[in-house]
Amino acid sequence: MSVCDQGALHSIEQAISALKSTLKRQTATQSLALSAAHQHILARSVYAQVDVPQWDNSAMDGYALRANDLQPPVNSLPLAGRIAAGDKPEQSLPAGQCMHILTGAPVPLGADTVVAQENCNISPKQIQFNSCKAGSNIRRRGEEIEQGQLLLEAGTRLRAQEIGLLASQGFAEVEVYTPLRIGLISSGNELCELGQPLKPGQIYDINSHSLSALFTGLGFTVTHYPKMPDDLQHNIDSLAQASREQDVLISSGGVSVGEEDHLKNAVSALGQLNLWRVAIQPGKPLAFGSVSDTPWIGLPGNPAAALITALIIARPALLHAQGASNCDHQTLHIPAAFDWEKPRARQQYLHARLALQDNGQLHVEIHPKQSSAMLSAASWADGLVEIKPQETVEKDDLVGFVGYAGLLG
Ligand SMILES: Nc1nc2c(c(=O)[nH]1)N[C@H]1C(S)=C(S)[C@@H](COP(=O)(O)OP(=O)(O)OC[C@H]3O[C@@H](n4cnc5c(N)ncnc54)[C@H](O)[C@@H]3O)O[C@H]1N2
Ligand code: MOO
Repeated sequence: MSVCDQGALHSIEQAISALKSTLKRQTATQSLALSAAHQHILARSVYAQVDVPQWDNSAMDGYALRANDLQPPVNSLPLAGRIAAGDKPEQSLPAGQCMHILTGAPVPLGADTVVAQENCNISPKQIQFNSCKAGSNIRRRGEEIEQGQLLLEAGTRLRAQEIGLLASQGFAEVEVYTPLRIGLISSGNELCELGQPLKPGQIYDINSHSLSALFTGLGFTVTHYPKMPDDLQHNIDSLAQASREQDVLISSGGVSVGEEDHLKNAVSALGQLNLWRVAIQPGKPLAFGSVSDTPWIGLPGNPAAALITALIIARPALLHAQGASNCDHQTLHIPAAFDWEKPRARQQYLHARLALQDNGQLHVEIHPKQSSAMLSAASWADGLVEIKPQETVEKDDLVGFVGYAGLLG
């Protein structure tokens, strides 16, 4: 039986793995200003240029001293001066004295302790210490990062924290993989562009916009193509043109079994269909293959099915093709606030939300409307509950929960 026969439903894992093989890994790289590199994937590992911190410095506003100088009954020291952040790290602490020091300022040579000013009685020339813990409140040179160490590995996605880490090393530019160009095409005679009045029988095109937001947010370069009417030749012409201009084509709609679902035939005419129909609900009719040499992913038309298959199946494969080393979503195991009594043949993805129980523990609720045609439940949700094929759930059982924050970020 061929992979595209009606009978075969592929597992989600098979679909992701086959889609990874269909998508070519990006090899092109570019040097980007750090300010433009958010969500890009590092093309080369980056090593630390400098120690962080570069010198011992104070973690508190307070007074630097030698702990040994405070031997009972001595509990105060004369004040020798003041050091602020930005001062040169070359001052020395005179014997038997203390210096006022501000957070981030270099610890003067000889000092081994900083006492926070809240623990001091302060007068202009003499500081009395109410407590002192030897060695405290000093951030040591290189304690976070040592020059030469691996800072970030090739394949890392640059989130806000990685951008900050690169900034801590003074990198103004980074080498990243050039974002894959994704061409988005919606299919269906019924679709109407936003801003136009709806004619009888028309609905607004949702998927172009939800998918564009999703893939742009993941760092890809997205281009919208005009909608494809339900006509084989039109589908062939649109796909052929888009395939010459993009690295990956993603369509929505037209992949089911209806006589107006022409996309699979159009793809077969131009290239090949690699896989059709996955054991996922919503989203069973998902298909992919290639148009000439350009990979094509055919998401189902129902808006929640398009979004969920894009997140669960297309996302990991596309991030892998983009060069990312960590592409899998994280599944948490949280007690269910619901029963799922009827086992299903397909793996379920249910719009879900975390909530606090009366005992203060988290549990996960599902929305009462899970239709693949409805997006409001996805907007209500902060993630998806994952239920394996043939599984049932009783209230308080642990169920898989995949947060939108991890999927979209
Ligand atoms: N006889 C069968 N019929 C259907 C099956 C099946 O197995 N046998 N599968 C159903 C499932 S499951 C899904 S999901 C849908 C997917 O069908 P298509 O991918 O062919 O999508 P369309 O038929 O073109 O559209 C489905 C639905 O979604 C609306 N739509 C499409 N594109 C958009 C868009 N860009 N924005 C907003 N809404 C869109 C469209 O109007 C339809 O209502 O097939 C089932 N049928
Ligand atoms: O896959 Mo469909 O999304 O179940 O309606």
